[in-house]
Amino acid sequence: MSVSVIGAGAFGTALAVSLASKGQVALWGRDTGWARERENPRLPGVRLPAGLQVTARLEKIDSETLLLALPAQVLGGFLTEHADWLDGRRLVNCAKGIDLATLTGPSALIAAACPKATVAVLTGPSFATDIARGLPTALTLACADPQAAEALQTDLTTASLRLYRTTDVAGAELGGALKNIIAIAAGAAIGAGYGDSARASVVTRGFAEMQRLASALGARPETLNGLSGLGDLVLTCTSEQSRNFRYGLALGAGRPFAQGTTVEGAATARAVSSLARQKGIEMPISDLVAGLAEGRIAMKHALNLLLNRPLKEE
Ligand SMILES: NC(=O)C1=CN([C@@H]2O[C@H](COP(=O)(O)OP(=O)(O)OC[C@H]3O[C@@H](n4cnc5c(N)ncnc54)[C@H](O)[C@@H]3O)[C@@H](O)[C@H]2O)C=CC1
Ligand SMILES: O=C(CO)COP(=O)(O)O
Repeated sequence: MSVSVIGAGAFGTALAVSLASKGQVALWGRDTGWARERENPRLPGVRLPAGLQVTARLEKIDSETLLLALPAQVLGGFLTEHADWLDGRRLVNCAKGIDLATLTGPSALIAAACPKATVAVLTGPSFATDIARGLPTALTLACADPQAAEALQTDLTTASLRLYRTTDVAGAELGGALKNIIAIAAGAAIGAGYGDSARASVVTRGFAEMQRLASALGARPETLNGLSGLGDLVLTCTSEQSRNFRYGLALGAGRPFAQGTTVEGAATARAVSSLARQKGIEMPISDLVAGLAEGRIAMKHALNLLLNRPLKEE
């Protein structure tokens, strides 16, 4: 098998289902008891195709290309444990977040742990269920090495999954990580009953924050305007399929939210708040989301914190 997927959550499983339309694919997960039923409970209603083998044994996987589809905050631990086994391969990060422990993105974590690996990023607007059902989806494949980018683009494109490529790894990865924070804020605005106009302001000013931080971290501006930035921001701030948006809805409405759900934007907001302070960049929406997620700020004070800031040029 030339491609395998590491991480059998909703996204890893969906990518494996899509790739299995082109050939044999292995999917590694730490809990794979569900695979006997050929259906992942995180992707209800999606039958696993025959060409997809699920395994809990990493040593059974020998692919040159691995898609790493683990949540951003657990990736560091996984890399530490398995760096020797991973190193030297083509490693494609599929997580959307910033590591709280190091304040770096997943691709930098991978490069540090696996210096001989070719590191890439697969990101963009895509709900796992849409990909698994074969609905048309466009993503960004980023790799600093243009030849490797082209090879991965070809290998990972399927009949319903169209990949665009870029060499701007930082830009592509930051777009996917930062939009989750803004999706929480957009959800909170709707959950609190502030209305669609307020949401549009949050999305637009949130996009300005994303661009400010991404530029300071070396991203190209045009990358943020593409699928991995604006594209994913639009999707995640407008759909209740998004867990980040739903978490924001619950925060805004003062409702509890299901424990154990992967909500990357909460930890990423905390990481971004620290990063922005280090860089001297204003990121009021991200700071607010960090405060809400940590319980430092109550929702009833959130609006005043944004509206009472000094007036400024757009
Ligand atoms: N679900 C979606 O629609 C999309 C998800 N993503 C990204 O993919 C990443 C993964 O998200 P999902 O698959 O949706 O999450 P998920 O919550 O469905 O699955 C997470 C998986 O990680 C596994 N896991 C947790 N800790 C682990 C550890 N220490 N070692 C090994 N495995 C561990 C869990 O067993 C579970 O299978 C996130 O960064 C997310 O932003 C990206 C695009 C779409
Ligand atoms: O990244 C995603 C869509 O592109 C999935 O969003 P959530 O993690 O908010 O569900």
